[in-house]
Amino acid sequence: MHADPAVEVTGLVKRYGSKAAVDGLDLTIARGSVTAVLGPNGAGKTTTIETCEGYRRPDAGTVRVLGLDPVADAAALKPRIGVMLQSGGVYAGARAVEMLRHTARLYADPLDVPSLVERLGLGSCGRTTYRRLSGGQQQRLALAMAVVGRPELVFLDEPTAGLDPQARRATWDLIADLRRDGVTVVLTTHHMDEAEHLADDVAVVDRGRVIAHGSVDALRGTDSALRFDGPAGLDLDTLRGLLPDGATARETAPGSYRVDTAMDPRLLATVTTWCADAGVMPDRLTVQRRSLEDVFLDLTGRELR
Ligand SMILES: Nc1ncnc2c1ncn2[C@@H]1O[C@H](COP(=O)(O)OP(=O)(O)OP(=O)(O)O)[C@@H](O)[C@H]1O
Repeated sequence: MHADPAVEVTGLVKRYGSKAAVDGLDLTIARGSVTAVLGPNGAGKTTTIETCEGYRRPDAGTVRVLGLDPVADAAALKPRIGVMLQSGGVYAGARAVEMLRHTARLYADPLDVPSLVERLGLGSCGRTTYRRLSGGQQQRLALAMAVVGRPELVFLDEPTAGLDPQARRATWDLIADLRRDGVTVVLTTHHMDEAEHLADDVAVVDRGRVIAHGSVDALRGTDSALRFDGPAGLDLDTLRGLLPDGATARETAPGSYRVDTAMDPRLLATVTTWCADAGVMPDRLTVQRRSLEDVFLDLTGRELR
């Protein structure tokens, strides 16, 4: 494993007019890892990724990708990275597989095009022009173009947005293979399950900054969230008195309750006994380990979407 990071972003600022889309963002990504950049619409994910790709110039801060400046060293960097943009970047009149073959020829040691086409289910669109492909096919082609040159590092902006479950699964498998081959993968997503399934590390971006970064496990912690529904306005103070230090009990919406703690069978019984004493039948009671969704809610007070 390489000691130098694959990506090092320090104090990145990018403004559009008076609005800072990225506002002092710091992010270090280890080589060989899969990192999911997660955040709500407009958080600054795409702007950050496009700056790393050299498509946008920072207004302040520094960006280093494989030790290089993405703008000044673009010629040296481009052959070493793969880029999948959220939209376009492809000549609409070109035939799909021809375009992929052409891209492969630009690299010294490309992947085998027919097997990549097969894996991503693009076999049926060989002679179809890009503009006539479905949205999902265009996306899979863009993914194929990003990886065909065997890059050291790939940036994938929402690689599975709008894909059907089968294509989504094929994309996940391809990303898992890249990771196995030691490729660094940086992807943006709105899907918690995608981040939880694929990523070694998650960087949570909100309002132009990274507000949490770590392994999925570390971010989720060991607490569980116990949820139940009941009558609105229950007095939770007596319940709080029965719970261990550090536990929280909240009414998250009228009639929806949530208890966060390192849950065990005895504590579960404590909660249900408290309900019984209050004459409350808890509805839809569940106990689940905290999800990334919960982590985001706790950090920002807002739902991710
Ligand atoms: N070219 C542009 N001109 C003006 N404003 C822009 C431009 N590109 C992005 N923005 C604004 O910058 C902010 C961050 O956008 P960005 O696309 O980076 O967010 P994002 O986290 O990728 O969002 P999404 O999940 O919706 O793709 C948004 O408020 C967006 O409207």
